[in-house]
Amino acid sequence: MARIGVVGAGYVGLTTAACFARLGHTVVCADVDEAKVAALGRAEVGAHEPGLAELVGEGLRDGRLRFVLGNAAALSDVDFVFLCVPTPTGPDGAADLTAVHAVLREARDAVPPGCVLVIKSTVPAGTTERVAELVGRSDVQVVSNPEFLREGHAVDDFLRPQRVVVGAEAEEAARRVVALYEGTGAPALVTRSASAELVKYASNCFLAMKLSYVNSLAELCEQVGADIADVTEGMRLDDRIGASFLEPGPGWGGSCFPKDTRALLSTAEDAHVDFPLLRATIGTNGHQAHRVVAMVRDAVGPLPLDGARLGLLGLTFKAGTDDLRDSPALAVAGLLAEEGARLTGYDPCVSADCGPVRVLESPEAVARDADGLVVLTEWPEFAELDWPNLAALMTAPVIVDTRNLLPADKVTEAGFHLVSLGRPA
Ligand SMILES: NC(=O)c1ccc[n+]([C@@H]2O[C@H](COP(=O)([O-])OP(=O)(O)OC[C@H]3O[C@@H](n4cnc5c(N)ncnc54)[C@H](O)[C@@H]3O)[C@@H](O)[C@H]2O)c1
Ligand SMILES: O=c1ccn([C@@H]2O[C@H](COP(=O)(O)OP(=O)(O)O[C@H]3O[C@H](CO)[C@@H](O)[C@H](O)[C@H]3O)[C@@H](O)[C@H]2O)c(=O)[nH]1
Repeated sequence: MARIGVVGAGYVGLTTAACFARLGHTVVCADVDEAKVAALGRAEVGAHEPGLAELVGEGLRDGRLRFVLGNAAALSDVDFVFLCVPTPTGPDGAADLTAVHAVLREARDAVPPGCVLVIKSTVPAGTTERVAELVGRSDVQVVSNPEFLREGHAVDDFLRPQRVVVGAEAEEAARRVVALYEGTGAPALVTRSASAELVKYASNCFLAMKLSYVNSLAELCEQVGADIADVTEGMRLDDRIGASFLEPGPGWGGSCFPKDTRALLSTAEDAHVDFPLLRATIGTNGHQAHRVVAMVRDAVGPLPLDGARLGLLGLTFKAGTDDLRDSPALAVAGLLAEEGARLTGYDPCVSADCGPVRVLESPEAVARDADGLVVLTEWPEFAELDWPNLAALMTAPVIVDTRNLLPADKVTEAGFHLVSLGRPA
């Protein structure tokens, strides 16, 4: 079993640390956020991730996992260091590698001979090879090992991944990293580091492209009398297309797709490769929030949006997470507020007000005296609401379902005017 340092205790770093401890390794997880490190030492996990708090508690009790403030302890007396720090969008759209570079500068003088530095943060093709030169130690290898976990499924995705991808110029170092995942049973792919880095962007951008395609199809369905649910069901039956990532919505969001699509486009531009498909993928997504606002405007009309009281159901970027980063729900809220709408919202994982949205404690509180409701996140509980009761609380029972989640028959029976995406009027 190996000694592993993990730098960054966010969604990826904390999952990596807790899961490697579960797989039997000894892990030191470092972060610069003092409050976070203190809470993790008490097994208090801020993020809403099924199973993660339990694994952290187990690792702490067994002595295989500890949390430290500052990176020094994660960089000494370890065989591997996993870099799991943020790579946000920089001012020009490219990934901002400031945190990665900062950790590598610390690591350069601190890690023991034979240590493997593993870049798990999402970084542009070519980064690993370039930073290996920056580290400049012949006794230390730098390897790319992108992470594919989904928020809300982080533990499961880490312990049972569909693939482990490791990219390195030195194959022996790559094989050592692959061996760390032995307990997962996942197939491993070893490539050059630039290829591994690109697998990550290629996968996220492909999924985003699929979603933009479906969102445009939904818009087309509304114009030609087709139903997007039937169209995607027909598509799903074709193995070559695949069954997932075909649900239309208010646009794709979260901490990864928006920044990774922009970063890949920036990489392509730097490499003088025209990538119109990716530009269109991003552009189509930018259009979705405006499209939702137009649907809301039509649904509540003749009442103007200026002054309308609207209740938003769902604020996170998808169900199953408390993450609000780049949430399409908040993009829609921002545009509605610009038009003068007064917004309340309910989300099972959000309790603090978000920008223009006053967050209330229940769907009923949001429906009370509302001129319309908008479903923005596909929390399953929204499909089970007491529709007659909600209708009675509102000034007019109008609902726009941007996730096509609601049982149309029950909702309309309760007297609602229901508008869904991609459904004939
Ligand atoms: N969130 C996901 O679902 C996901 C999935 C796959 C890959 N990724 C990639 O993984 C990376 C991390 O993403 P995340 O969502 O876990 O980020 P996050 O914001 O949840 O966590 C990052 C953590 O790193 C810490 N940190 C920042 N600078 C540091 C430094 N210099 N030293 C030590 N700690 C530092 C922060 O305090 C924070 O706790 C990104 O490149 C992201 O694209 C994320
Ligand atoms: O049929 C679908 C599926 C997803 N979405 C939306 O697409 C976005 C992204 O969803 P998802 O991929 O589940 O979220 P993430 O947790 O951000 O995971 C993605 O981004 C991670 C960070 O890079 C990767 O590791 C994962 O493999 C990749 O799925 C969200 O806004 C979803 O609501 C839809 O609108 N319709």
